[in-house]
Amino acid sequence: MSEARRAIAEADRLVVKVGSSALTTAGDGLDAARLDALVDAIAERVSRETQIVLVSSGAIGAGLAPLSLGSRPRDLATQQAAASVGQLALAHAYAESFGRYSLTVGQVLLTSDDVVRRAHYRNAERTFSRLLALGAVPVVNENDTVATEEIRFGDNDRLAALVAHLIRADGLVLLSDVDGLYDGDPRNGSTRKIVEVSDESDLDGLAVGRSSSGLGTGGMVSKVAAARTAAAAGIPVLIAAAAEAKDALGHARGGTAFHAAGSRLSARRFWLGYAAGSSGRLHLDDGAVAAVVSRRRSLLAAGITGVDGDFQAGDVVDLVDPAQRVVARGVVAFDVGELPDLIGRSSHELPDEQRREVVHADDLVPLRHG
Ligand SMILES: Nc1ncnc2c1ncn2[C@@H]1O[C@H](COP(=O)(O)OP(=O)(O)O)[C@@H](O)[C@H]1O
Ligand SMILES: N[C@@H](CCC(=O)OP(=O)(O)O)C(=O)O
Repeated sequence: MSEARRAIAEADRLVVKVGSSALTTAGDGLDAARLDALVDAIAERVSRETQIVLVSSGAIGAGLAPLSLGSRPRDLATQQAAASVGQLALAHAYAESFGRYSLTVGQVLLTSDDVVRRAHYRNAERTFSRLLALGAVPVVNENDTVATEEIRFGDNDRLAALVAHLIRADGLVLLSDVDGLYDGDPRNGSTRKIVEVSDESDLDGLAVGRSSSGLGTGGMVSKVAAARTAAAAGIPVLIAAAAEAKDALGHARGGTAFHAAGSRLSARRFWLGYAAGSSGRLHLDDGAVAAVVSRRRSLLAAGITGVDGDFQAGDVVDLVDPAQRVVARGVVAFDVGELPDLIGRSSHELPDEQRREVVHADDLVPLRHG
């Protein structure tokens, strides 16, 4: 058994995410039997003293049938109406189902602001800790009814990865209608399942696509992105079929395991690299990329070739290489309006008051390419 699987099998704290396609069908809405089977697997794990936070999609899917909507609506207002009806059904179904085991659920509906803004992030962390300490199972979803297009997470895979770090989980399990990551979309004939992803090179050349059910949002693309985020932050991930939740949660069997890369990032560095919204971009030359990414140095004005966005000193910005890839993120020390006069110039050419790093090494998180 790989180290990642062992960590998940023995975890004290897990985030389990289940997708719409595993819980709902377009015609009939919520599938109570499948929800019960998932809860059975979670309850079994809780009985082994594992604390579990469940991130559940399915509000929109569960709201379709009661509103006589045939398929997943495309416009945001109807999606929100469906989510409003469906979330209630979903929460009720979980309360009933966990009630069979005398387990209490608590509903946590998050907007992106709750994790993107650092003060809110800490607040959410306190809520989860208290719920878990009281023995409840937090059931999380995006607060779809109030989220607008601009501020939506859009997919719960990313939300689950952020929550996993937020609560300092030992592992993340993403349950879907497919039993893992394949080297191509399994709908397109012969494809091979990837059993272990121990580093980024295991993902080279894979064709990862969108949802097949018409109910899911991000498809395998968002699951792989979320798995990479969690793994980069030191959290192992298992992508598996909801139908095999018992094996996945009980023994970390089946599916695709993503190994944790390195040690766990601090809350601040994780927030900076993966959770915070970006207010702009700094374009770096090759020398600056090497200094910042490989040598972990501060970013100086001399290595910046261009700037875009609308940011102020203290905001988070993306650092971009000449091929337009985001190679790092960091807190910028100047307002956007100050930078055009400084960039490309070395420190000794600058007036004293501007002779400081544009992004200090302590405020900078290098990212892996993908
Ligand atoms: N390389 C791949 N490996 C596995 N599944 C893939 C791949 N590419 C696309 N998919 C599709 O992604 C779907 C899962 O995504 P989605 O429907 O969004 O699930 P969920 O609702 O659980 O989030 C699968 O049903 C599958 O058809
Ligand atoms: N918040 C939405 C789910 C969004 C989402 O990510 O869906 P999925 O791809 O099925 O995990 C809902 O509850 O319908």
